[in-house]
Amino acid sequence: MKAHEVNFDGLVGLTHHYAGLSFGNEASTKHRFQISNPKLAAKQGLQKMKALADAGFPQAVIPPQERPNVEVLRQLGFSGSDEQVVEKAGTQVPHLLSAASSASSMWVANAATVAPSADTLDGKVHLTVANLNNKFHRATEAVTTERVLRAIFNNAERFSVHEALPQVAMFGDEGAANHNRLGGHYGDPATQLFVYGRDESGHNAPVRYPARQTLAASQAVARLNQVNPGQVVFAQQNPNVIDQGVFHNDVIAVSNRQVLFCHEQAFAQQDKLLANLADRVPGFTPIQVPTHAVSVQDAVETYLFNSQLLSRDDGSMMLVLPQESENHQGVWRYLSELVKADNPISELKVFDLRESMANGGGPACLRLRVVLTQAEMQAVNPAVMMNDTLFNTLNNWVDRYYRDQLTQADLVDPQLLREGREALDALTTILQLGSVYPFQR
Ligand SMILES: N=C(N)NCCC[C@H](NC(=O)CCC(=O)O)C(=O)O
Repeated sequence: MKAHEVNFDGLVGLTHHYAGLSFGNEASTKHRFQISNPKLAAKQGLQKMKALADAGFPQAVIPPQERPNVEVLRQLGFSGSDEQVVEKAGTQVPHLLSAASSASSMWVANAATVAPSADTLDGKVHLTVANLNNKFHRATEAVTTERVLRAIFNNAERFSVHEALPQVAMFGDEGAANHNRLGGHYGDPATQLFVYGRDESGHNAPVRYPARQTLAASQAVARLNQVNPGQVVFAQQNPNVIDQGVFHNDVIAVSNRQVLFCHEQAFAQQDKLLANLADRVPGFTPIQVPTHAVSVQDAVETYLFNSQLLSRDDGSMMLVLPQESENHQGVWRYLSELVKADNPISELKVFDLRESMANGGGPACLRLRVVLTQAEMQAVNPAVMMNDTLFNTLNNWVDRYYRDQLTQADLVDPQLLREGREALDALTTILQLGSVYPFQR
């Protein structure tokens, strides 16, 4: 069956700020307490969506979550009116208000793991929400993520949305950021490669930074998504690169159709994995970047692999990169040679995503890939599909509600809470989502 890849991008929320919440994500640590610009962040994301939609790549949008998350602050013992809860948390334990205010749901590559209908036993598209339990500020996303995905994929005949795995370390799950799909045309059955950082034995785990994804979680997601067991491969990420700041597999590898573009140090037992994939994937084309051309450190700093690899109808591919990759001489030299060499990647497209990048989120983090047949595409809530009208509406919405400067100290302002709710209320009307946010229920 013919199918297309639709990229669903996360829209940056009104409380986007830099709080150093993600130990193991070096950009997050480095930019802690710097001044952010939520308005610019949202516009940078919208620019990417619009440019890719204009270039003919189907594009949709996923809304931000309600922040600050008053419910979770109440769960932690702060009481009173919503404004008082925020004020008490902000003055007594500012880092908890930061965590409850993080706009981290923008990185929707971590929202869920998706299995296209061509790969599933019941012929439906499956989405399992990620529990993100390695980081407190991210673990609180799952409940609303599920509501939002149900409002977007709101047709039970075509789509099956699963709640997140149990919220314990044993089932740490970070969604599509640790998942690749390799095969021929999008509508053909393909091999799903689940990448984990640690297994139950703890053997060969990273020592400096946490491994967020477990093998047990990946196995559970494959089961929930009803992926044909013959099409599943589990592989361990190289623990040494996790210790160098590669906190998700999509910081060191990206796949599209038959191509796997990755660093030569991306996986544990990489040769064995590539041989296995070569047996399974017709025309398998690994492109491994050697350390002498690009070090792991340069890959982490420039997010060269956190790129989107997008297919054109003629089979050629475009690599969508962050500005940081172009600014780095060695990385750009490598990429300039890559597009001239004999492989499907024929064009580089660069975006300024600096506001998201400073928290460790590149082009690939900002999008969730969903392969859909024509009939499935028609079953998606049409109001989230990007086009000129939606782009203009969302830009005006951002202009109206977003601030152009935010620090941790600003989070305690009760006006921010009110602005956020007013804005999200308007957004649910624009995107026809119904009541997905706690303040609407
Ligand atoms: N690679 C992918 N797919 N996603 C990137 C997620 C970045 C996110 N950063 C943060 O959550 C930083 C928030 C802060 O420090 O304020 C994270 O570490 O989970």
